[in-house]
Amino acid sequence: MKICSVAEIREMDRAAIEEFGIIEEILMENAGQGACSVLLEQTGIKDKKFCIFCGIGNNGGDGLVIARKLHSYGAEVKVFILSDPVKYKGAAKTNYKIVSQLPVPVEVIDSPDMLQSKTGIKNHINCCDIIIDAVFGTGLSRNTEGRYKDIIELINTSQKKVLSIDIPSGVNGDTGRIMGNAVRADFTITFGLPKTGNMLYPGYELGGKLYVSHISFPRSLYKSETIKTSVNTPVSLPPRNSNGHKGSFGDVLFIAGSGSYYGAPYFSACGFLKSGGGYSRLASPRSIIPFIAARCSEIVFIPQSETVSGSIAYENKNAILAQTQKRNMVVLGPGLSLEKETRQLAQELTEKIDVPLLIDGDGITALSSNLSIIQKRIPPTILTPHPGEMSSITGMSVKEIEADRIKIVQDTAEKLNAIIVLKGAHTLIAYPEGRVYINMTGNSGMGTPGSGDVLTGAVAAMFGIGLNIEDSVRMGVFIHGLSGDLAAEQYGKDGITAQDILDFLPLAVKKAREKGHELSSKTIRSIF
Ligand SMILES: NC(=O)C1=CN([C@@H]2O[C@H](COP(=O)(O)OP(=O)(O)OC[C@H]3O[C@@H](n4cnc5c(N)ncnc54)[C@H](O)[C@@H]3O)[C@@H](O)[C@H]2O)[C@H](O)CC1
Ligand SMILES: [K+]
Repeated sequence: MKICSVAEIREMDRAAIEEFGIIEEILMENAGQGACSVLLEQTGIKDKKFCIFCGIGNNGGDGLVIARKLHSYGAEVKVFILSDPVKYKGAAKTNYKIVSQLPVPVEVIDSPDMLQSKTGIKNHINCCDIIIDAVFGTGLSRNTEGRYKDIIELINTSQKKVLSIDIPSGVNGDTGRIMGNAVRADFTITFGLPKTGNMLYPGYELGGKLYVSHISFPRSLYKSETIKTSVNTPVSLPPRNSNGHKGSFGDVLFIAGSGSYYGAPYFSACGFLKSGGGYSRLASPRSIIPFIAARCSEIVFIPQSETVSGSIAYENKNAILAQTQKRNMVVLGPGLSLEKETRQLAQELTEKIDVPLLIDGDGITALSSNLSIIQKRIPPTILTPHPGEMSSITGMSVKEIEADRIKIVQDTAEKLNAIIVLKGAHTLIAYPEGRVYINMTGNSGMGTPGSGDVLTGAVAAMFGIGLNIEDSVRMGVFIHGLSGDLAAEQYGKDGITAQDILDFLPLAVKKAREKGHELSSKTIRSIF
């Protein structure tokens, strides 16, 4: 499913109204209808008591439609409007007029300081079964303050079931960040398409279970090619060649490891084998190889001479390059160390390697000081930074990156002409031509040493078993997250190690083959 920005939903709205004549009242009616369908399914409506908090924009207008429909169905409804209703415009104004004529109590809270009415509101909240949060939607333009902040606080401390309309109030529709404070909902129904703010943390978590209603937008609008962001749904894997041998499932060279990092090369090269890859070759410092071999002797080892600190020496360059020419793909960087000589080697190898190249970890740090090497590469390049490494690539702080992940990863992929995997909760995969996928598999237990190294192997394996390079990257990210989810299902999220992620990879690939479609529809429920 596509995911849109606030600007994109506004454009869809405009097109629906102006080009198809689906007037604002119809869209708002459909939005209210969708919300009531969720309530019917999740909480029941008849004889239930609802408190509906409405802002002064169209999100509040949706709340007023819901008030009318719930009343009609037999619920007891109390509406709070958080500003002077004369400010309502268009369809929201129409719906305010209708609700004013119904036997539905409406209370206006328009003094900047709502302390006087706090007890009254609290009483209503205490007596209700369900709260509808229709305070702010995509029009949130500044931090919540005063009575808005107080109401959100009251909602969050109510211990009642909460349905947020479009997005939890206080969450930025583009970034998912909290502006001031934000509602924590049990369910959210979003309209047209999910917004990026519904899908990125913390907005995703605050929204609870996510429903989407296309509110009768024509398919051409919500499937438009101009919308570049999507959920990372699994692509189907090519059937495994039953007549195949190890060379049929990819032949990949990993250039990884140093005197301080024995795990990274192991998790990368072994992650490739456990995700279905064929030939895993590992160029590592000579002295650490016996230790890696003790954990995974299925890898083919290519021992390298070492620097004094135990990293791969520069003098290996030509021999490594000769190796890369015979491989389908190269992974460079896991645990390479930041030794100057090895960094120089990483830069010069990146210039010369003429097969698809995935650069991770210390490889990224080495290249960050000379990004033009990446820009000039002709064969595909994939970078898999965590936010700290993304900071080295972009020169921006981690805080700045976290505040606008989609835009920054999109711009960086375009600028570097590389596929970028920005790791984190809901990893992003961005392509040079502007597409971005939001990955929904994975969990907090996966923030553990070696997890990212396993990911490099999973991506390489997807390429090895026959996906094209673009699909390999997003499928590798999907499988890696799924494997972590399977590990969490078995052991809980606390204490998952990279070894656990590695161990569940074969099962993750099996599930993706057998149940790919089912897995992809898990995160967002479509509703009328
Ligand atoms: N296609 C659709 O998705 C449809 C969406 N609908 C709903 O409309 C809202 C967006 O409506 P909009 O009027 O643009 O914005 P809001 O209702 O979110 O609020 C704007 C309102 O609030 C003021 N404001 C903004 N920030 C603050 C703040 N921190 N404190 C106080 N006041 C603030 C701002 O000045 C405006 O007055 C969308 O989310 C959907 O729910 C349609 O109903 C159907 C089509
Ligand atoms: K809302």
